[in-house]
Amino acid sequence: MVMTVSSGSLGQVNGKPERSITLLGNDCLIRSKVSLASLTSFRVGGPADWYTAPQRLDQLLACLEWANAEELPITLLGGGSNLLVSDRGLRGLVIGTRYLRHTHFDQETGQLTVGSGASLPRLAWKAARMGWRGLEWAVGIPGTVGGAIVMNAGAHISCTADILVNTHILERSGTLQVLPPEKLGYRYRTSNLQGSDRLVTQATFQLQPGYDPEQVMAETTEHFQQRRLSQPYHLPSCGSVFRNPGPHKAGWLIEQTGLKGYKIGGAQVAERHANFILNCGSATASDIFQLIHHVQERVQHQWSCLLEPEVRILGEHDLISN
Ligand SMILES: Cc1cc2nc3c(=O)[nH]c(=O)nc-3n(C[C@H](O)[C@H](O)[C@H](O)COP(=O)(O)OP(=O)(O)OC[C@H]3O[C@@H](n4cnc5c(N)ncnc54)[C@H](O)[C@@H]3O)c2cc1C
Ligand SMILES: NC(=O)C1=CN([C@@H]2O[C@H](COP(=O)(O)OP(=O)(O)OC[C@H]3O[C@@H](n4cnc5c(N)ncnc54)[C@H](OP(=O)(O)O)[C@@H]3O)[C@@H](O)[C@H]2O)C=CC1
Ligand SMILES: C=C(O[C@H]1[C@H](O)[C@@H](CO)O[C@H](OP(=O)(O)OP(=O)(O)OC[C@H]2O[C@@H](n3ccc(=O)[nH]c3=O)[C@H](O)[C@@H]2O)[C@@H]1NC(C)=O)C(=O)O
Repeated sequence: MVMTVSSGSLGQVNGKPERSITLLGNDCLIRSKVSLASLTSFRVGGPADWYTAPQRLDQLLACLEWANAEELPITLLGGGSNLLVSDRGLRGLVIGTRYLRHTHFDQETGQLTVGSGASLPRLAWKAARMGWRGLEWAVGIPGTVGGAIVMNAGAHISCTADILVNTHILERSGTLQVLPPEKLGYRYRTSNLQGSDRLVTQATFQLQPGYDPEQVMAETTEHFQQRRLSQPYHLPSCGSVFRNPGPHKAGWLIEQTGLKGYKIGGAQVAERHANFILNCGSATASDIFQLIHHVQERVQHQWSCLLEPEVRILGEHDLISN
């Protein structure tokens, strides 16, 4: 049984008092009305009713127990680099996983074991500097290891599932399971963890140590430079908005539909890459949501092809008809 204390008002958000709860014995702070815009790469979205970012497993378990006792829905947030959060925010408890960090490179086995909050691009650079192969493709993919496992993040014909040995999954009930990739329903940019309450706490990857660090750094840097040339990194985005449908690429279809540069409010289809939507500074989540639908409609009309969003769309969004 977790004991809770309310520490009272922390200030005002949208005219409503912000509150915090500390789970005694675990030193875990749960805050109310926390803005999610600064926690996502699109830089849009309203507040979470409740937000916490535990650093340890016992704190995580205590948060889950609290959410269960309060019968709250939970949302899992890694680096927030593939999320479109509603302007109205999210109900229930948002659990940020980015402080669940630990890293161990095992020289004997070539295995890398990391907490789910570790930064994927940071690990990729570190592995390259050590002369370990296996993560050269992951530079330039923002976000955490947990997000990459759920999304099956990838680039340059490699993906997370290719190197995953196993992952630790925590159920809402508190049950912890160690699962191999075969149990995660991996396909192109998806897994059966998407949209579930199952939380990735840790992962082990198989890499190949013992290569010339200069060589691995050179290949890693080349991947990074290629991305910088073809993708816009200068403004907030979520990376590719749509999965590639095949046989055509989403970016090609959107460009051929004449939508490059098309704008709704502060959201714009990028000139450099048509499968990126940019927040030009003043976009709301609603602007981005309307633009996603506009692109889908126009591409469907011209090519009879429904583009499926890769970005995870969270919370309530209304379609404004024009
Ligand atoms: C500039 C840019 C470039 C990008 N390039 C690429 C690319 O080349 N290839 C690519 O695949 N993606 C790319 N992306 C998208 C994004 O970086 C990846 O999908 C990334 O792996 C998401 O990780 P995250 O930690 O930010 O996850 P989030 O966006 O926080 O979450 C994504 C999903 O995972 C869930 N989740 C997150 N952490 C956990 C956890 N610990 N346990 C359970 N569920 C969890 C969330 O609930 C959500 O459903 C790009 C994004 C940007 C902004
Ligand atoms: N447009 C958008 O919406 C967003 C774009 N991005 C972009 O996505 C990419 C990933 O972002 P982020 O997650 O911040 O990670 P970064 O790739 O920017 O950096 C992560 C860490 O990797 C190490 N590193 C980076 N470059 C090198 C290098 N050339 N040589 C050696 N080590 C290096 C550094 O670690 P250390 O400090 O330990 O040396 C760095 O702190 C970046 O290009 C970023 O600009 C990120 C978020 C949002
Ligand atoms: C950025 C992401 O992943 C990226 C990943 O970084 C890169 C590099 O490996 O390959 C995928 O992009 P992509 O398929 O658009 O790759 P690109 O090489 O940029 O483009 C593919 C083709 O589309 C054409 N293209 C692209 C953009 C554009 O505006 N117009 C256009 O015609 C290109 O000329 C090329 O012939 C991933 N996207 C998807 C949806 O699979 C992400 O998932 O968020």
